[in-house]
Amino acid sequence: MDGLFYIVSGPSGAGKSTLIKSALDKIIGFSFSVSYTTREKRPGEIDGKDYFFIDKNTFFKMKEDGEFLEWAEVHGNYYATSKKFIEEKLKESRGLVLDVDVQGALNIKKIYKNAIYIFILPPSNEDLEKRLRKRGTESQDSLEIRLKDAEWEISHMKDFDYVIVNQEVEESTNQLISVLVAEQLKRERFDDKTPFFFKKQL
Ligand SMILES: Nc1nc2c(ncn2[C@@H]2O[C@H](COP(=O)(O)OP(=O)(O)O)[C@@H](O)[C@H]2O)c(=O)[nH]1
Ligand SMILES: Nc1ncnc2c1ncn2[C@@H]1O[C@H](COP(=O)(O)OP(=O)(O)O)[C@@H](O)[C@H]1O
Repeated sequence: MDGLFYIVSGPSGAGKSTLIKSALDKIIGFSFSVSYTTREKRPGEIDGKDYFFIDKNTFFKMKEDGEFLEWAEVHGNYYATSKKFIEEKLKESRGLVLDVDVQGALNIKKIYKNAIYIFILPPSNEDLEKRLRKRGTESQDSLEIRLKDAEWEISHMKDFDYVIVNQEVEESTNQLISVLVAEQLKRERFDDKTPFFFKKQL
């Protein structure tokens, strides 16, 4: 049986990468879906682990060749999810977690109706701005684009199955783990792994 597909979305700076990394470090059997992007690599990021960093020509060639499940221009850079990567990973893991912008999540929802959609919400606009500034990865322009995009993104929170308000990293990580694991248990309750006596009672 293929693994479950979890789509984690929300505004830039809400804490998606932080919470996904921290949750996946603590549980086994889940993998991270590595996207393709044309944006510059940030210090500390690893090609093939955080993203596959490619140039625009390669991106558009792959797009023309139909290699992407979805793609989007987000805050001025291009991002895409590879069909092949997703299909292979879903076969080999219990769960695959994708970090995607809100338009991407809504597009994926049209295709993967059984995926689990999780929205990461910052506690307030002020916190969002503070976190983006503190991360120190954005110019003033790119920070303003992200804050402006956040309004539209938050207006789509209702389209998600779960909303995690990222007040405090440890608590939000635990909430994310709870969602990942609870959905897994729900899915696996009639699996061959379920002990026989238990299945009989059900
Ligand atoms: N549509 C789409 N968005 C993606 C994909 N991968 C990452 N993103 C989103 O692109 C946005 C920008 O990501 P990033 O450059 O890492 O910047 P950050 O959001 O400021 O950390 C985020 O909202 C990501 O969720 C993808 O494969 N497809
Ligand atoms: N709960 C939190 N409290 C304070 N800072 C946070 C919290 N979660 C994340 N951060 C910080 O906010 C910044 C944005 O988080 P990040 O995970 O990069 O967001 P996203 O992936 O959604 O763009 C990072 O510098 C991160 O360390």
